[in-house]
Amino acid sequence: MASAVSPSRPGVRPSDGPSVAPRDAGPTAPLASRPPAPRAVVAPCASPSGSGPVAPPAIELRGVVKRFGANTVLDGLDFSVAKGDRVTLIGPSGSGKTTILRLLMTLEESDAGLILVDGDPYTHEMKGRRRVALSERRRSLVRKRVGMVFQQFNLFPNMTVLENIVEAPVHVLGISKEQAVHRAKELLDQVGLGDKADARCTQLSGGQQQRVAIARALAMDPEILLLDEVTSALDPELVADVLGVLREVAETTDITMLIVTHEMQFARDVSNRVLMFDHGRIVEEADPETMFSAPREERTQEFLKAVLAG
Ligand SMILES: Nc1ncnc2c1ncn2[C@@H]1O[C@H](COP(=O)(O)OP(=O)(O)OP(=O)(O)O)[C@@H](O)[C@H]1O
Repeated sequence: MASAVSPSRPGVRPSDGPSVAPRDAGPTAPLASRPPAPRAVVAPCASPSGSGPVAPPAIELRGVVKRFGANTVLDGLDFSVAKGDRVTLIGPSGSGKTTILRLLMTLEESDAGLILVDGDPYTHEMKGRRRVALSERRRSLVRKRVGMVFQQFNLFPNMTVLENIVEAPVHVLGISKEQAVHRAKELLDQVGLGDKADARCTQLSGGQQQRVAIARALAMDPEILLLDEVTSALDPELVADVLGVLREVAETTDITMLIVTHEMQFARDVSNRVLMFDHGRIVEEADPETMFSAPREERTQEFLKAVLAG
């Protein structure tokens, strides 16, 4: 499996064998040690002969700068996520994790640097030494490859569950209504809501609404799925169902996932890489076993201790 991060930031590779109980329980002892999440894909690397072109990462940030007024949140951030990888961003509040997802959702615009998806420019490209914004048409073509699930579901309250799911495939991807409905019903079964197709979203619990939002994102057949604190708005008893659905998606598809979560057990179960952020910088990166059982950096140790104590 290729590293989730650029070659200039080599990290510890995930263990392929069964996970073992950590010798040093460290700050993360409450997290159960489970085998690494099964991987459905072969990392795209060099051709079998070793001489062919190397496939580009699913996501690449090159020197990305993001400021809010005088507050520079990201100051030349570089990292990449290989195809099929599941990468979780952890770190204290305000460290810039959501800003990264919002840039990838095109809800925010970077001030400098480039974002590439599958090697293609995402919002800007370089023309000589000038950074030029892509046309709306070119943006929307690349943008379709990226799906997202938000903390606040963002469903259309006046539509039924089924209508919420088929809307974008029909109007954005242009697939037939019949096909979209068929796929939506499959996805509703998958997220355990096969009997809710005709319900209004407002009649559902928060956990059910979030599962509809997951089905809606999957209906767009994304190559990349961004998950932004998807359980933060849920009552504790509803969290497990939503995480269970996402675990299944991780186990049964090869979708690249970039996850921001405060659910450390979920991060441990689903990710194959974890990046610890502080002040918009990656302070540590590792496979989940290492990150949660034996983090190297003092900043990570402090953060995990505080999170797990809370
Ligand atoms: N729209 C905005 N306007 C002004 N400042 C913003 C805006 N969005 C984010 N920020 C600032 O950017 C910084 C990073 O915020 P961000 O939400 O990315 O952090 P985070 O690591 O995701 O935090 P949390 O875990 O609390 O969600 C913070 O200082 C925040 O106040």
